[in-house]
Amino acid sequence: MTTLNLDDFSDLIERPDGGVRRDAEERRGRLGVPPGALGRLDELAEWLAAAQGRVPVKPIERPRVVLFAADHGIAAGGVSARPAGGAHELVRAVLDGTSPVSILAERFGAGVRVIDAGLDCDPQLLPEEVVRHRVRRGSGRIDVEDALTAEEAEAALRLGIRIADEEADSGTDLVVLGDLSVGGTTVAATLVAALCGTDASVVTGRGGRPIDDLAWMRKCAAIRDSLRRARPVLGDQTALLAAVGGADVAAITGFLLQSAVRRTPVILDGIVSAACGLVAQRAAFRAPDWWLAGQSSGEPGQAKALDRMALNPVLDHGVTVGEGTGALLALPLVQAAAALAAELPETSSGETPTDQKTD
Ligand SMILES: O=C(O)c1ccc[n+]([C@@H]2O[C@H](COP(=O)([O-])O)[C@@H](O)[C@H]2O)c1
Ligand SMILES: Cc1cc2nc[nH]c2cc1C
Repeated sequence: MTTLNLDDFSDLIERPDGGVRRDAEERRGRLGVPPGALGRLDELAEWLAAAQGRVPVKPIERPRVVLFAADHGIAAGGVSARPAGGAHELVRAVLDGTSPVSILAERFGAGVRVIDAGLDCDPQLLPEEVVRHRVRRGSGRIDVEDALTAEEAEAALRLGIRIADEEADSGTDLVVLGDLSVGGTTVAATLVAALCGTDASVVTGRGGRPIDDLAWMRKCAAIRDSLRRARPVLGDQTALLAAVGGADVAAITGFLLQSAVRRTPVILDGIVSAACGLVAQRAAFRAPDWWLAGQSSGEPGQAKALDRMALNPVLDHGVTVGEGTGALLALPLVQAAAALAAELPETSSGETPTDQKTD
């Protein structure tokens, strides 16, 4: 198999259709509802129309929650409030329908797909369709060793690419992206700091289950040490993902790049998907045009990454549970925006109803 060069994505990813966006804006001007009266819903609808290449925009019919799961070796360094190697329990709760994302996805009519990229558990504990994608069991402690070998990083990128193709081929018209892990926020913060050139303290947050001050200091030190290991490989995204990433983040990066190739719009969740977005943006600067930031989670590294990609979160609700929940919260708003843009009638003359003569 030939080696994967992420820079090739730069030519493969096109811009969403600017002409279509202008047509969508013009159509919006002909609707009876006054300009501005739908607030940011207009932006959402016009972004979606451009991604679809269609005016009027097509209502979202087949949204899908796609979650990548892994355990991170760095969790052994006491940087998470969850036990190292415990991410399979989060996956179990999603599959059992008892986690926030499952409850909301059911309510919103979105399917949920979980992909084990690198959990650290006996594969027998989870269904075959989840574990069959696993690239390796767990990952290295990124403060002292590589997370993955170069071959594993490439395999994880290819996994994400394959899943993006499967979703596009099966007619998914919007992806709600998320991650399930223990230790993932330390890895994501390291990637954000490395790519934004900031210090560990700027990106170190409290993670999933909030950590105490002592654990925060350990996390900050782990990110500082990992950053030293990241710097020499900053110019090579695959090497960077191998050094300080993990199978889930590499798969998400591949997924984001290939979804952009396939013109599938994606709603990003928290710091992990934002960090992967930054890596993908390095390879293909146009890729973020295909994404929407669902929610500001309050993790400092997420804000930094979104700012770099010029993405403005739809919601700001401080939801830090991950597993795609913040992204999923934005789905009804995107659906509302699309439904209004598609179904509100145009006025015949382009006048607003208040301008129309009544006699
Ligand atoms: O969305 C966020 O920004 C966010 C902030 C804190 C934690 N999380 C979730 O929490 C998990 C990892 O937390 P941690 O503290 O073990 O690094 C992983 O499943 C993340 O999706 C997510
Ligand atoms: C307005 C807008 C601009 C964007 N640029 C990238 N993603 C985007 C999403 C929206 C909604």
